[in-house]
Amino acid sequence: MKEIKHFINGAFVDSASGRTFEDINPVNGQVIGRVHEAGRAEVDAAVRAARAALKGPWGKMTVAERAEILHRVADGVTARFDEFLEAECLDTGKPKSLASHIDIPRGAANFKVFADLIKNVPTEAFEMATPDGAGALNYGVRRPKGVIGVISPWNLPLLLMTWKVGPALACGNCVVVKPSEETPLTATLLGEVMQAAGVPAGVYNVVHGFGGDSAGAFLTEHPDVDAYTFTGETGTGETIMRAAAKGVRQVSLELGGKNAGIVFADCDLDKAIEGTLRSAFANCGQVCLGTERVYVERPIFDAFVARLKAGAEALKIGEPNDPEANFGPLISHKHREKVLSYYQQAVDDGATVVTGGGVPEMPAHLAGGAWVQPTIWTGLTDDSAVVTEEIFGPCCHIRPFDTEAEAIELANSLPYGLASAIWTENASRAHRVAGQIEAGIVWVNSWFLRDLRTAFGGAKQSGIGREGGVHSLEFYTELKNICVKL
Ligand SMILES: NC(=O)c1ccc[n+]([C@@H]2O[C@H](COP(=O)([O-])OP(=O)(O)OC[C@H]3O[C@@H](n4cnc5c(N)ncnc54)[C@H](O)[C@@H]3O)[C@@H](O)[C@H]2O)c1
Ligand SMILES: O=C/C=C/C=C(\O)C(=O)O
Repeated sequence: MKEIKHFINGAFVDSASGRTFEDINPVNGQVIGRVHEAGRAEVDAAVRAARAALKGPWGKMTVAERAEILHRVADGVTARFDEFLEAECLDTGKPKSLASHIDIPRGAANFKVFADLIKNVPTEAFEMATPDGAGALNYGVRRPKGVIGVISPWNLPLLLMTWKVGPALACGNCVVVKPSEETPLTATLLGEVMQAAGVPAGVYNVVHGFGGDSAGAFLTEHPDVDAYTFTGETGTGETIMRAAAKGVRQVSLELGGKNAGIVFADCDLDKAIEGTLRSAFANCGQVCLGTERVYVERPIFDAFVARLKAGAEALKIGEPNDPEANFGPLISHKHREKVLSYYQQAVDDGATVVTGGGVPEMPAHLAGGAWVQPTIWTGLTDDSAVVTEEIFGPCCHIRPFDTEAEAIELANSLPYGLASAIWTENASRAHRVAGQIEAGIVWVNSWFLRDLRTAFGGAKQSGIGREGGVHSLEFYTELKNICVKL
């Protein structure tokens, strides 16, 4: 049985309390390992180690030296690709075919992209006139923000954690990471890679545990953390923001969504079906950017529903090692209860269940897993909780629309504003509609197509701030203006 420890000040350590919790494999419900649960003592040790590393070797390194080390971290992830893949799939149950294309390569890319970026950012300068005619010169310098608390979710564990740790370290900060209690493995493995790459002790720390009244809360309440970057549910974001208010600490929040897909009759239907299938069902629907509301222009509504149904029914449910499988389990039985409660709610609200709606029959060795069927509904009213609340499962509701204005209004009707996907071959319409969608990210004729230099984040209740490219620098550095009177 694996024992999963904290990584503090360059060493793997137990919890002083001896408290542990189980890491469960969602494929079969079996225990993968025992995870040490951090108390305030371990969180405090991690924060102190981070502060010391900031004042010590990491803070004194040149940008070029830091960037070189981060490249070695990326290479270290790639060199141990199979171990990261195994660990990520054990924790999440997701198909290896998916994690080997998305999670693990992005885990490496998140270090490379920001290591390169940091070497190439210009600083701003303003010359100004002064009454004595001599003038003055203003210029900006960026300094690390300090010790960053990183709190990450379970759906894309390595990808989402490194998406924050990569730029934070590139900018010269030190981090204390609190990965999701559901997925402790890859953050821990990354500690070994950091060490081998020459990242000084204390720069990257990992504390394990839960959210409220556990490692998550202890980290957000710790007075010596300078800023928090969080990805997770909107409600948790509110709690973290409240904790960060004490001491006026900055937050970057990437939160939930209830994303709309808008499919116009002039779309390329093959592409729209393929993209909507991915956006609704990839990672068993557990992607913050996923589409749970699909609005389809009436002339193609029936054809679209029939083809999406066929696509959903052709998904191959299976365990990570099954090379044919492209659909895994949900993260846990607890999450399955939540998803199934919405499946029941849909029926209670009078939905037509186009496909799915329950739990699939699985072979005996997988019967203990958190499996659920990909599900499509039609016929719900716009105020059904199934249509307004984030389910975070493999499901979507499809509703017809008649005009462009109606589609935009429907897409914008909720308090969330993370992402949207528009399907049309009419270029003017694509730009016109995309410009009016209230979301941080709009894809046209694609979904989850990511250029890491672009701004990433949510509008409305889907988040605060943007990360990605130079936008990450805004959060992970303090911009100081120096004014020199000539
Ligand atoms: N916008 C984005 O980029 C993005 C990306 C991925 C996931 N998400 C969202 O994440 C959610 C799914 O992830 P989840 O269920 O792990 O989210 P969650 O909010 O339950 O947990 C996320 C992390 O926060 C910690 N946490 C929980 N309560 C806490 C507290 N009181 N104080 C400090 N930390 C606390 C958890 O332990 C975990 O590490 C969905 O809502 C999804 O939309 C958003
Ligand atoms: O589940 C949410 C996916 C988020 C993706 C990213 O943060 C990214 O691609 O950088």
